[in-house]
Amino acid sequence: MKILHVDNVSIAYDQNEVVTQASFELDKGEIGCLLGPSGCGKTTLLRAIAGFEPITHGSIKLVDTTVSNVGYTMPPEKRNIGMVFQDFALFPHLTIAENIGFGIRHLSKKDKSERIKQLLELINLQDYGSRYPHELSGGQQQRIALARGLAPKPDLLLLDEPFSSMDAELREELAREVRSILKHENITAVLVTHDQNEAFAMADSIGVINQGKLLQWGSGYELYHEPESLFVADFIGSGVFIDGEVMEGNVIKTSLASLEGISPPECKPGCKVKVLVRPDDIVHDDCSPRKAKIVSRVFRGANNLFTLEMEDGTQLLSLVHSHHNHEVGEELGIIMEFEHLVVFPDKPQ
Ligand SMILES: Nc1ncnc2c1ncn2[C@@H]1O[C@H](COP(=O)(O)OP(=O)(O)OP(=O)(O)O)[C@@H](O)[C@H]1O
Repeated sequence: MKILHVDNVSIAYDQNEVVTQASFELDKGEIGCLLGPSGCGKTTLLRAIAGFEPITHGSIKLVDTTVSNVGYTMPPEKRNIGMVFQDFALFPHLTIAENIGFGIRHLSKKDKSERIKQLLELINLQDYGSRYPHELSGGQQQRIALARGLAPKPDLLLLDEPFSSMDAELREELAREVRSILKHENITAVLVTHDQNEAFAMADSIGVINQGKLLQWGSGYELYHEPESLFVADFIGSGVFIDGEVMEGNVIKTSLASLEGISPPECKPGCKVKVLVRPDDIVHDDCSPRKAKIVSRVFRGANNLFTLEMEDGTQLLSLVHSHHNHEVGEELGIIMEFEHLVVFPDKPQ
């Protein structure tokens, strides 16, 4: 069952269009994410879904009701939507239990306290109901904000950069935890973030936005392995582009090798193309006759990310298990393992 339909939505501030014809849908219980660089329009789209911004094109439907179209914006309080913000926005003078119960004041005392107890257990803070927000850590406060958003059982939960004030490690841990809480409650949610690790840790589907355009909507795997544009290929994960030329028979000639793969339909033999090379396409193998010089190394715990230089000056990245302790300046044996090629025409998109 579809819960959210965002259909060709455009949004403008004073004639200045900041979101252009964005479309995506979410099923019941699906977690979607709007991911993109600062200023790309993701918060504006989230605010339009919440009902804080009117739209200038298209429509937004929540369950079976059109909540926004051109000339009509159902007010936020009429939409059954919960929100969690980056600054938590907990009420400092209310206890944790009172904060969680704020949106369900209409329930009977018994139902309300049962729901609060259930949510405190769900976020694993069962003993904190009588405390005040300032007595809790940032991560605990954010879990309370989540419980408050979930309390009225909204059709849709919107999360705007909910972990941005936390350090990277806690952010990913909390993202995983919040995902399992949302899945437990079977809540449909939209997360806004500029952090792809957070998006990968939490979302089922991710939409990459740049300059107001939703360029691609798909799973983390699809965005990483099957990017449809240079921007998405560059923005998601790391990698380099190498120059290539399309040959007959699905072959692309590059300075590294002649590679087999499908080129975009508009790229006929003779066309210049860019081929994406991910760090996991370049595999370390001491026995390989192909060598590359290590020009830099970033230690990443389980792996090292090496920047390698080939004889002709082409630079590549390679992710190598960190027990292979090679130093900058050494020659590293490599083999190329492309599962499938990602190729773009060599022209600005
Ligand atoms: N109230 C407003 N009035 C006019 N322009 C605005 C307003 N809010 C945002 N903008 C502009 O709209 C564009 C999109 O902003 P938005 O906040 O949606 O981006 P964002 O992707 O969420 O960025 P960030 O990650 O930095 O929050 C930006 O160019 C911004 O300057």
